[in-house]
Amino acid sequence: MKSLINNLSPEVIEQILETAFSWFVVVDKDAKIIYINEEYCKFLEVNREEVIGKHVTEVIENSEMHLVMQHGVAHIAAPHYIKGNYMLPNRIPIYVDGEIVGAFGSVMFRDVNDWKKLNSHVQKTLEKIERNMNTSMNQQERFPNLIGSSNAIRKIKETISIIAPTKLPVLIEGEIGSGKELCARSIHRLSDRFEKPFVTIDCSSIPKELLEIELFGKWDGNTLKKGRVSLADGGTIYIQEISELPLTIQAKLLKMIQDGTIQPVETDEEVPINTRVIVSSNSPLTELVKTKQFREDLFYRIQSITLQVPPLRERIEDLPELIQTFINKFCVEAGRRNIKVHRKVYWTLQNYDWPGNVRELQDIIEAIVHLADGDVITEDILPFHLRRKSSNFSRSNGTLEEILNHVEGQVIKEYLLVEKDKNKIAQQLGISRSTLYEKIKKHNL
Ligand SMILES: Nc1ncnc2c1ncn2[C@@H]1O[C@H](COP(=O)(O)OP(=O)(O)OP(=O)(O)O)[C@@H](O)[C@H]1O
Repeated sequence: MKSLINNLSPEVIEQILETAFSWFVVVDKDAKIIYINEEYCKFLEVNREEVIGKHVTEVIENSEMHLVMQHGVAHIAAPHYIKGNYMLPNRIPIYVDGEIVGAFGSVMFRDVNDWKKLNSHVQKTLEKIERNMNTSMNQQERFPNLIGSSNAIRKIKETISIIAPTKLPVLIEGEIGSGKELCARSIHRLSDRFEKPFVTIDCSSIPKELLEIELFGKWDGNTLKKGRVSLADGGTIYIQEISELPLTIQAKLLKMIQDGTIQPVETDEEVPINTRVIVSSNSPLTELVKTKQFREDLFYRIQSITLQVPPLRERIEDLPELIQTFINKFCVEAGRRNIKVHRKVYWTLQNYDWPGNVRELQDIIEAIVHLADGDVITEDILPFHLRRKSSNFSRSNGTLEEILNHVEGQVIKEYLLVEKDKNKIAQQLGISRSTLYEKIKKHNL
């Protein structure tokens, strides 16, 4: 077979030898230098023409190239003390027809700092890989702040784990206080951008005429006043209430996502940017697209990954875990002993419809942790509107049998929320375990 080296012209070969390794030297069978690259000569402070033909040990302090040929054994990453420092060369014997005809040496790490840099780079890369790929990490470890084990929250956590390492834009929809920002922060934390800034902007709280400058910056005389997108360069920008973004600015955002450039106000110059975009909306964007209040092209660009964060009332099974987490947190903050929650309080909280979602729950728990004077939180310290709303078990219409059936389902559901042990529940309700199972099945619980 024709040797592949014939595919390379002498110019190409020379360029490779000059640049492929940091430093490079070739010796013949007598350990005389036949090739050395310019960079190596610069380090050695020698003239290339003058060293060709010299014994390698005369030119390179502490060189062991001649030993490689004597023993026919390669030296891989063997520390070499030279000019007051350690470099890390490879020395490889060259065989032709089974005979050693010379050797070449290449230096990948020129001094200890080079190794250290690479070492810390390798460590960081490994950390990142572990962060993103470590499947042994369970959901609780990956999402220490995003509480909930309902199917909906599990699915969201799964999706976040998959999409976090990408640069794809993400749309997060959900009611106020449902946890959209928390999801956005989790995406950032689990991405390889985690060490870079996570910057937020709430389009509903900034006057429309200032939004463009806030987002993309502005040339002011000779200086560029950076916008939040630039402050998040390398990281993530979280744009809340995207529906409030005027159509003209939506066009600029689309350009940024598509082309990776932004155009600050008062200039035609386009600035490259590497910021991941996550947007949120409290109401479905599809409706706004239909009424032309939201650009269709931007919508299609951001909706390919959409996280739907369900309202708390639709994942009420997460309530006990959330309540316990908030109680622990606020008891620590208030410097008081952990307190328990009376069963009736659970019932009341479970029957409330939570228009303010997890934020409302969190605020209520914070208040009651401060208000409770005993070791148990009882119903009387709950806000009045909550007690009133939740006290209505019955339906306004239906037969007595239907109403009783409904109440039966509610009662069992509430017991199941706070007690895992079915024997205990059956005991407390004064029914057999099998009857309890029948009723659980009947009410689809
Ligand atoms: N699943 C959750 N686990 C723990 N805390 C949560 C959860 N969801 C929301 N919270 C807490 O509730 C509060 C509101 O959450 P967040 O700001 O993420 O909601 P949001 O949907 O972005 O709200 P808004 O639409 O009002 O901006 C925060 O303090 C957050 O920490």
